[in-house]
Amino acid sequence: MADQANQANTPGVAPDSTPAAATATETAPDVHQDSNLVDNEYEVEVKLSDLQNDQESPLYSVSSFEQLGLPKPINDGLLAMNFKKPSKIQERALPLMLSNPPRNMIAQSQSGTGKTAAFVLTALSRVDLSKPTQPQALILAPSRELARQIQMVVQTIGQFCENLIVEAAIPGNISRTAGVKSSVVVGTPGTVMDLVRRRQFDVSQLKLLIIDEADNMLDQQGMGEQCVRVKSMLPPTIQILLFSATFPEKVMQYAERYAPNANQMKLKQQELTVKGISQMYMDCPDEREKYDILCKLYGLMTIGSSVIFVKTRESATEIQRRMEADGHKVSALHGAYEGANRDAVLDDFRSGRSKVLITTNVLARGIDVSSVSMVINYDIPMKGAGDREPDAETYLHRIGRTGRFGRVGVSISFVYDRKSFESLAKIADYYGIDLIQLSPDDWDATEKKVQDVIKSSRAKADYAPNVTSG
Ligand SMILES: Nc1ncnc2c1ncn2[C@@H]1O[C@H](COP(=O)(O)OP(=O)(O)OP(=O)(O)O)[C@@H](O)[C@H]1O
Repeated sequence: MADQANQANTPGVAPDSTPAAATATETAPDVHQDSNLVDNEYEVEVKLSDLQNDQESPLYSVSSFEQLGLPKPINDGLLAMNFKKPSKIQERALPLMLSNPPRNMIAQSQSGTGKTAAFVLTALSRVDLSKPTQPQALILAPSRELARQIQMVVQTIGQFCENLIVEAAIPGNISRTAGVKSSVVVGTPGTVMDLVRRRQFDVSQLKLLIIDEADNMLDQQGMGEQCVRVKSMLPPTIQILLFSATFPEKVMQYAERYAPNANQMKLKQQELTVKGISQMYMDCPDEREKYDILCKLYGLMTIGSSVIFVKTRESATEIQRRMEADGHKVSALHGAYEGANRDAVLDDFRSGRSKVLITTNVLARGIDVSSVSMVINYDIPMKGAGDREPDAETYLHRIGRTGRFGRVGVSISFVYDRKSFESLAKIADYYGIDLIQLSPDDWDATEKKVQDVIKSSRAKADYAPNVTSG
């Protein structure tokens, strides 16, 4: 029902508009690239400093990392990563998180704006490395991939912190006979709970509990119960830090009880979208044609790295099979794969050995691969029984896999019937964004719209008329 998408005046849819020595198999995330100059496929170089001087940008700050008074080895780690200036969340949240007596924190900041470094710097500042094998900071994340990625960030920023040991408490990583012997532990809640119950993980000296993607983690429909149980096993005085790009009101109330008396940094609904991401939608005639349109898109353009989000594991596998049969080189990752396999697929994608990743919501949050210039919502994210309502949070996290730390990127959401179209329109309305329409009947125009963004510099990052943050 392409016509529906063409009807004018629909709100939001404008007609055109392991221990510290990382194991050898682990690939470092994209954290230590030259952060000041960004290369994309077309070698357009743009200075990050322009954005960091723009008060409207979430990357804006008035101070330097030195002014934040971090210990020298940590500052040396930041220098090695070429982090020149803190982003807004880093500059504002760090002094609050590091002050004494320690206070809880609930912190919200747009995708790709450096929340990980903000909480990692806090963890590194608080651990006492004269007791390197005594767990002192616990970081929880919703997926093994995100836990591994955070582990690598701790190791990279902490590379000059003598004796630092960082372990990942994820399925299959810590044997039943070994204990957790590290200063910082990064894990998924189920595995952490098992390790504590089996007395492999001594939590008695933990000073800090950090929950990344906290709205998702505390959601009672998801891992909420596990997170409550983990907290009940920890010292009652522990400092709790909750981070996410999204905190829907319902979960926020819950978060405030989980982390009592917390300092808070919140964003308004219309500040949540990242300006550098041009949000588009593809008006498909019917569901069957979505696949051909996807292949056409890939056949036409050189895109760099991209992620295709689908609803089910089965459709991820099926699209992978068909795209491969049609001569495209793609990878797929979802929860049905066993751990080591998942690690290898993501490592290949990070290193650029594979350029197209088909996945489910398992990778919607947190994954940081700076070369991703396009995200496809092959299926619009939905939630609730019978997929009755659009999932605006997941939409935001999915598209946030591109446009990281001031880079530009494109998201294309596929719609094909009234339900998918109205769901996308509701999401656009919720965030106050105008989506740019793409048509499968005019591939020249489609190609131009996408390429104009991917090739554009940061200066043109407001190609999509997104609402700016205040
Ligand atoms: N101060 C800085 N200067 C330069 N680059 C930075 C800085 N802080 C973070 N980065 C880089 O920005 C990228 C995005 O950071 P990060 O993954 O922490 O985002 P995030 O806010 O956690 O996003 P998400 O909500 O998607 O999880 C990373 O590649 C990180 O290395």
